[in-house]
Amino acid sequence: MFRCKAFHLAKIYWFKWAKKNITCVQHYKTGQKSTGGRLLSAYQPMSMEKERPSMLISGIGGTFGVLESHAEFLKKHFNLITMKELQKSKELHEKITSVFVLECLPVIDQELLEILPNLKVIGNSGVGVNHLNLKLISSFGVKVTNTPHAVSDSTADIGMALMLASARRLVEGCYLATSPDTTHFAVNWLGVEVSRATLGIIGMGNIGYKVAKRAKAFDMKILYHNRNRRKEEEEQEVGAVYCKNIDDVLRQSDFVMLVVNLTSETHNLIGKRELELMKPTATLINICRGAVVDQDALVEALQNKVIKAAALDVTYPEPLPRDHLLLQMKNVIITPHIGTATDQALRMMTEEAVENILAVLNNLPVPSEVISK
Ligand SMILES: O=C(O)[C@H](O)CO
Repeated sequence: MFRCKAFHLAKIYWFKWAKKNITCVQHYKTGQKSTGGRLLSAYQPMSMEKERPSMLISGIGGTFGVLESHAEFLKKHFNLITMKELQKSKELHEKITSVFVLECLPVIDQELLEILPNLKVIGNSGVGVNHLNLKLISSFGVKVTNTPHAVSDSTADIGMALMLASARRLVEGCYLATSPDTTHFAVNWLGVEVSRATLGIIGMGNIGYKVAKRAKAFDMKILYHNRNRRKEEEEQEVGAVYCKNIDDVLRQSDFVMLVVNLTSETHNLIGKRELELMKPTATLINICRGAVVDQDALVEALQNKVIKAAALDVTYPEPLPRDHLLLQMKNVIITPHIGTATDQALRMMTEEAVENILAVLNNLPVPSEVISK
């Protein structure tokens, strides 16, 4: 009770301070200008008189591992240091106060934490943090932040795209249309409609809820399971029915979409038993993490027609070995973890990560801190 009140007072004080000290900010999504918005610093280049804080940056490809345009944005606020530069110069170790981690790269280990004595925050650009050892990181007094808002639209879109593509056999159709053999062209070609079908969403966080909003527009019946039930008005807004027991979602759905965080509780959440509960006409769609599904059990279920199809943006490992059975099945669609692979999402993820990191470095309330349990 006391902690709640204290937090509330701190929030009021912070907003008062922000209103007085920040003249103009731009909302990271709408571009709208306002005074004292939620995301304060993302658009505020640090004053050039001050030395920019040094940030270790780690991603894939390019000089900084992120797109040039995003690196340019980061450079407005930070002095960027690459892993290679860090390895070459011991002097840099003391300077680094933050690390920017691109999506799910497993780059933070004990050795790295030990050589960065002034590290305060690891800003993950992406929502999933299963690649970070939260307990180890917090034992070094370092905070972890993520970007749950920036990723939700693009990932929900991929969920819908996979569901529609699987239902209407888009990938098979594409091969057929481009094949030199035209004799099979659209003969015996039947898909299923998603309209009025039942979609079961497992994991109703930001992304799951955005999926539900989209599915509502397709007149789908929506069931969901989540650790915490959503508010009644939120359920009503998308017409989603809560199932306390995950088995009820599995039994009744035509499409089951997985949108949970990968934790020790959700590892292999969908195994042989769960697949056997699903309808033989059902499709499993996974847009969260590969390890949420027991992949051997999935292969078996698809081979034995226990379920009809699978559409996966994530697998375990990524990419799958080229001879993996999942890659050879006609009733499986696989995309290479592209839930957040849009220019807009990456830009917003970078901005949201910067916002979090600057908040930690300036001792301000952190918009999206990940607390290790
Ligand atoms: O976690 C996320 O945000 C995406 O899956 C990218 O890794």
